[in-house]
Amino acid sequence: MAVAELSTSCTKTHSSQLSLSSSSSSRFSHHFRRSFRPLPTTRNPTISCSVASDQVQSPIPVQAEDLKGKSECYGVFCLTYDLQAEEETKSWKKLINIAVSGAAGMISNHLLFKIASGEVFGPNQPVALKLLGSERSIQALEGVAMELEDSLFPLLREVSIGINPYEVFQDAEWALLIGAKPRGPGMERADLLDINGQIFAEQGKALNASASPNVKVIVVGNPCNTNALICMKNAPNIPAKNFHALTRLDENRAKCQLALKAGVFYDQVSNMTIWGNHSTTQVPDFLNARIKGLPVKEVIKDHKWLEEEFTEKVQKRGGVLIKKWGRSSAASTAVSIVDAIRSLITPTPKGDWFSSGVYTNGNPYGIVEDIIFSMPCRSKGDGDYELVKDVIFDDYLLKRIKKSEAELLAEKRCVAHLTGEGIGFCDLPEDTMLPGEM
Ligand SMILES: NC(=O)C1=CN([C@@H]2O[C@H](COP(=O)(O)OP(=O)(O)OC[C@H]3O[C@@H](n4cnc5c(N)ncnc54)[C@H](OP(=O)(O)O)[C@@H]3O)[C@@H](O)[C@H]2O)C=CC1
Ligand SMILES: O=C([O-])CC(=O)C(=O)O
Repeated sequence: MAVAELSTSCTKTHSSQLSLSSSSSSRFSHHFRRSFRPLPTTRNPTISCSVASDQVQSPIPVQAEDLKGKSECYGVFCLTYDLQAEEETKSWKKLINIAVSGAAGMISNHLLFKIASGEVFGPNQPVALKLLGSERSIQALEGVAMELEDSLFPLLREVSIGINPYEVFQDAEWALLIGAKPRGPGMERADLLDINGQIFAEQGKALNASASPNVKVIVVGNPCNTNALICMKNAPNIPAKNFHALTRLDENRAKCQLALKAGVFYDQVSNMTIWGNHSTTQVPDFLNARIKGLPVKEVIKDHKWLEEEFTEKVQKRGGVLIKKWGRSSAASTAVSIVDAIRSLITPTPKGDWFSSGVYTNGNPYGIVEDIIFSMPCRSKGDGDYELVKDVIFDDYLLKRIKKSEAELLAEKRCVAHLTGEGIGFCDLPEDTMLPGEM
């Protein structure tokens, strides 16, 4: 394969400056376009750069004003190899922009390489990765970008890094919001909601101002349902339907446990809904789920196990894993983000559905409006989804759903100051926990 050999390094000189040096040599004939483009660190940064190359002189100071709002490659940062198109590239679709926050974190470290490889959006879909970090993580983010370069993914056309969401989210068609502060020892959940809520309020505003108007947003950073609500409320120009909170990992965990109990491979489990919050009140729905096309309750006769052990196992799986690993699920979370995206861009298999935390307005289940609640969805593969109508409820399921609903309403009251709905007041139920907390 023909490649562009490129090495780049940035050093932050002070909080609002970034100095970049790159070396580039083209030993091979290049046939794809590749750029590594650091984004400004503030709204008005100054960037000085030097590029060691036969063609480009250094250093070249670049004024931030010149960079503002530009989405194309800029000057030496582009390091663009505009080469003869291969036959293969003729069948490629238009480049899509994918923004990822918390891009130097553990989940992203798995996810980015899946996206860049073509596993997520397909083998004909070139991608531009726009990576959001912070002053804390900018060095690590450069490391991520370097590893992406060294992976020589043909479909990866651009990588840009930055700490300003208004810049990084420019023209994003997908925003995968992963970065969030983890809950530390002794930290109240209300504090976590406030700290992370502020991050997501800011990012909502930035998406509203900069992203593609039909951007699809998947919020992963916890508490993801309420973070997604905050983000959505701060982005009034983006359709509310486009905001998702990731509950696909919970769905996958539930499928695995049902398969294990039934003694079948997990691909035999379908129609798995997670209702509610990505927390320990989430409801893995064994009433509507199917194993080999049959209702779960017909296959697994131990209904006490379903109501008690199974449900709790799924709710607390994240916590058990943290105890084993010493950190939260990263690889399986990345896989579930891939699943969540693919479920939106490929038609849902006939009769099946998938779970996602989406806006409740207009839902057919009687769930209170104006929250982000995990529900069963189907997609035609166009990035959009419809809620599934043909589901049944019993008293057990309704009671559990109500509990998760009450929890999300309490979380919503807690962040009213971040959604533009008054003063935040926290009266969270005592047992409100993330899956990772036990
Ligand atoms: N919905 C789901 O199913 C799951 C959700 N999660 C959640 O995903 C999130 C990311 O997990 P993971 O990648 O493993 O975490 P990491 O700790 O590896 O990375 C998190 C990133 O969040 C960013 N961050 C933003 N604000 C802060 C802050 N105030 N303090 C510290 N870091 C901050 C950091 O990046 P930077 O400095 O660049 O901003 C950091 O790189 C967490 O909130 C986790 O709870 C995890 C598993 C499953
Ligand atoms: O609580 C966490 O950070 C981990 C988490 O969400 C999960 O494993 O489902």
